Amino acid sequence: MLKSIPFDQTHAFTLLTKHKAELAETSIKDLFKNDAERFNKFSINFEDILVDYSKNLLTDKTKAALIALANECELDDAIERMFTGDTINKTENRSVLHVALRNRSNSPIAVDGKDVMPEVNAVLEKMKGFSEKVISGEWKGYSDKAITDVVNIGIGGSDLGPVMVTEALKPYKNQLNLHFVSNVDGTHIAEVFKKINPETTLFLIASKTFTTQETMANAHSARDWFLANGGSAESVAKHFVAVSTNEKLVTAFGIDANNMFGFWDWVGGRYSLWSAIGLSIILSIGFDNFIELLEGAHAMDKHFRTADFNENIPVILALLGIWYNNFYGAETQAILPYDQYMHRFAAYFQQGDMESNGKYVGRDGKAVDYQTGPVIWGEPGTNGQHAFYQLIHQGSKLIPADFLAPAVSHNQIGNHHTLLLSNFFAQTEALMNGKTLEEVEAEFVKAGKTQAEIDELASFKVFKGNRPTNSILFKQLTPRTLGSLVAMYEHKIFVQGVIWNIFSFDQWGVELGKQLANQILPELSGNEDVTSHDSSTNGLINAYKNWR
Ligand SMILES: O=P(O)(O)OC[C@H]1O[C@@](O)(CO)[C@@H](O)[C@@H]1O
Repeated sequence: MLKSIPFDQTHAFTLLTKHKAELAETSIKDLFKNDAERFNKFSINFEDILVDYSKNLLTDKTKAALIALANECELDDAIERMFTGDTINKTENRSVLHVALRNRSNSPIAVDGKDVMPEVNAVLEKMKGFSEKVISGEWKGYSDKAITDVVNIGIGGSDLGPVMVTEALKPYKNQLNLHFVSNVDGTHIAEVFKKINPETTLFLIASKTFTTQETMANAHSARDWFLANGGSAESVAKHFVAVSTNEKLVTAFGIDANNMFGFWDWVGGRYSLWSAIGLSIILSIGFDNFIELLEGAHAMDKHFRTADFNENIPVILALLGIWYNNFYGAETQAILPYDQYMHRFAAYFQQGDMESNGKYVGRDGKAVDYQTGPVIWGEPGTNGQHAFYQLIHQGSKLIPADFLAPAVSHNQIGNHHTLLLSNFFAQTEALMNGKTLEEVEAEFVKAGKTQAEIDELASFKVFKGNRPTNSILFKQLTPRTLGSLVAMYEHKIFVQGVIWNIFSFDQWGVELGKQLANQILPELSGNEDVTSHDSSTNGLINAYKNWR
């Protein structure tokens, strides 16, 4: 039975609470002053990735107590249960096996006593054959022309992963133009229609359930557009394929089962980019690069499953997140990639993290009385520096932040990359060291300012510092490195869910809004006033009906 001790009643929690008080008068800056080996002690090398967690409010004692917390929550047992196909997604009675999708060792992984690897490999082979035909031009549209544009229609995990990866790996893309439609707002698909030719366009309808309102609305509109612009019912098979677990609804939509790429209930939507949901990724960067992505994730899986917690990257990142979230009151976590290709990386983990751990009910079915999942946010550097770094540096909130950067850019233009990296290195140093009043005053004096000016302005230019960050430096953003980075965060999320004693792999919280939307939808037709809701909802609906 999975551990269900509320984590704030563990012995380690008590230790950490006491230890935080001991640390109150210590700054990160002091910790560096007192230990010349701090960087080496609190950083981990993994292949071409360096994870430096030394700029944290952390001592050996903190780390030991955090690891003790993980052990008291039986993390090792939980990890093994995931990797061996236990139904850890209890409320949906499912295994959680995105690790099987990238299990490049091909060692057996059983669900209900059956090794899933043959099916996983069969889908990979099917995607390989299909993608090679499309990319080579062998696959023809109804007017016997090669495909030039691919439109992925999906939302949430059926969109965010493909978007993030195809953007991050743009240097590896081929000649195909990729488009992503997710929002039910007609604008989203209308703007894509303006760019594509029905003769040479392939639509991927990506939906685990094949019931999601937005995706089905967009899929039907795409088919209507196709039929209204030269396509025929007979040629739908040449221009529409499906990625789903639901063959019955796929064929009911009119897509040939041979043109369906399947996956399984033990693949969570927000963990599905490694599955057939990654077909748009394969069409964009080719099958071999997709395999490299899987290989990178698999390497991180092996690290996560076998490395001692003291040197285990996802475990360390997870525990640091808990340290700030539950002991320092930090409510958010910033992900700040200093790489423009990673501009959708934080957005991807908004679903990955917040849909996994944004829960207040524990595994025992009772509300927990501590903080769980953080708000995830972030933008690429250096843009964030001109948008929200004021708050990170001088705001009243603690913002734990992960800074990521490649040592080598795919685009060697002038000195841009050294400019970028100078900012990457400077920001974490500035957040840690800050700037004291004495330092500010010295600058004022050097600039010839009067004492009156110093008295008036100096305090506004003080930086308290002592703001924690992780720095994740990697050699270059390759498919393998990206795979490892994504898996690293997936496992961080898993570890935090175990310690918070919540179920990280269902998403009941997305249902109520959908339910009410379906109730309101019929009320939006006709002109009569709506009175069935509260005065605000009635007022808004009636104003809409009056204006439209
Ligand atoms: O892939 P599908 O079944 O269309 O679901 C899309 C998304 O909708 C959800 O909000 C669940 O309803 C996400 O968990 C999921 O990734």
